[in-house]
Amino acid sequence: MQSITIRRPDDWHLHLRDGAMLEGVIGDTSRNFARAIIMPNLVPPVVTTADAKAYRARIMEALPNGDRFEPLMTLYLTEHTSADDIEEGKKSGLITAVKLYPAGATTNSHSGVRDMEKAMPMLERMAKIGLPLCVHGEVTTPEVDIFDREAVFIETVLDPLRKRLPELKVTMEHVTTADGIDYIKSSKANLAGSITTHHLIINRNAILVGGVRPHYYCLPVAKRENHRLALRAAAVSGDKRFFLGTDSAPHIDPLKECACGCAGIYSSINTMSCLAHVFEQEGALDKLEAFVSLNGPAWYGLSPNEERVTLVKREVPVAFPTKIETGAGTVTVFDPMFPLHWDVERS
Ligand SMILES: NC(=O)N[C@@H](CC(=O)O)C(=O)O
Ligand SMILES: [Zn+2]
Ligand SMILES: [Zn+2]
Repeated sequence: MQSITIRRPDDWHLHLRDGAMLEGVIGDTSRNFARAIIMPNLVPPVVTTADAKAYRARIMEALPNGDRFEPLMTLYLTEHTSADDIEEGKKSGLITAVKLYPAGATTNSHSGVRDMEKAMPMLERMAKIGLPLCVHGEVTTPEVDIFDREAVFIETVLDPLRKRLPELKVTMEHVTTADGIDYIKSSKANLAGSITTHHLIINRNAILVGGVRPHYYCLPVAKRENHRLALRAAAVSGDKRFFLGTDSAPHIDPLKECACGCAGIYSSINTMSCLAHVFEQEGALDKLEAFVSLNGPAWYGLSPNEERVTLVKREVPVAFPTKIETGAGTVTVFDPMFPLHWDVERS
């Protein structure tokens, strides 16, 4: 039987939500990952260090008994965020990164930044104290086509920002285009990118061919096949600037299956099986550990996990549920559209 043992992975971009949803999904992450960067786009968002502290406590409370998991907290950047509070958060060890949502770009982003100029004092402080900025890299300009919003963001927002503040460490989250990959590769320092599991597997056909499939809709939206191939090449390359951020983003089915469905794909439960499949397809199983367990901690200045996990390839496909039941409602699980033979061995 084929198997591979790697350091325990981390997830560098995760939505856990709150309350009953948090309780319903956290076990899928804590079973598979040692740490995760927790997105702050709650309603209301996690804006202050005090908010993050309270949210962290709720996460720890919801953790299944016996699971060891470390939530790495982020702050949601607003135009009114206090630079002193950001610095306090970093000094206390609570805050791992600050998250920039251009206002209106994605789920719960209306309190985000409209005018980058207003965020400059906070960004300057972050550059000074070495705190990374995580970005949802899409413009929200109505004239810009949704498939071009990442490329236009790089050109009109990210590159000017990095030229103005080269010392700021920036994580381009959920990169979905060849443009994003090329931009990261062209940088000499202080830029890295996370890639989701689903963007390595689907292109935009999954959403639109043969009928609208809301469970493949997320933001940034999946692009053309050439972009998916560029993401795959980057993920399996071993290049230290690329690492996993699942962007697992649960929404209950009624909020996905309706006239104006929410963006987000839930993949925490089967991500590792999907990724082993992708890396095997690419003949790069030996690079899986770099992508899921080494490059992320190196970028965030943390040690890789000491614990190991073994993935085994089973004869019979592993049965994952198509939906999970949470106290908040039913959530559909990401369907990679191929059988999953790789399984995480449970000790
Ligand atoms: N990725 C998504 O499609 N949705 C995320 C927000 C985000 O990461 O942009 C969510 O919070 O639901
Ligand atoms: Zn996002
Ligand atoms: Zn996200």
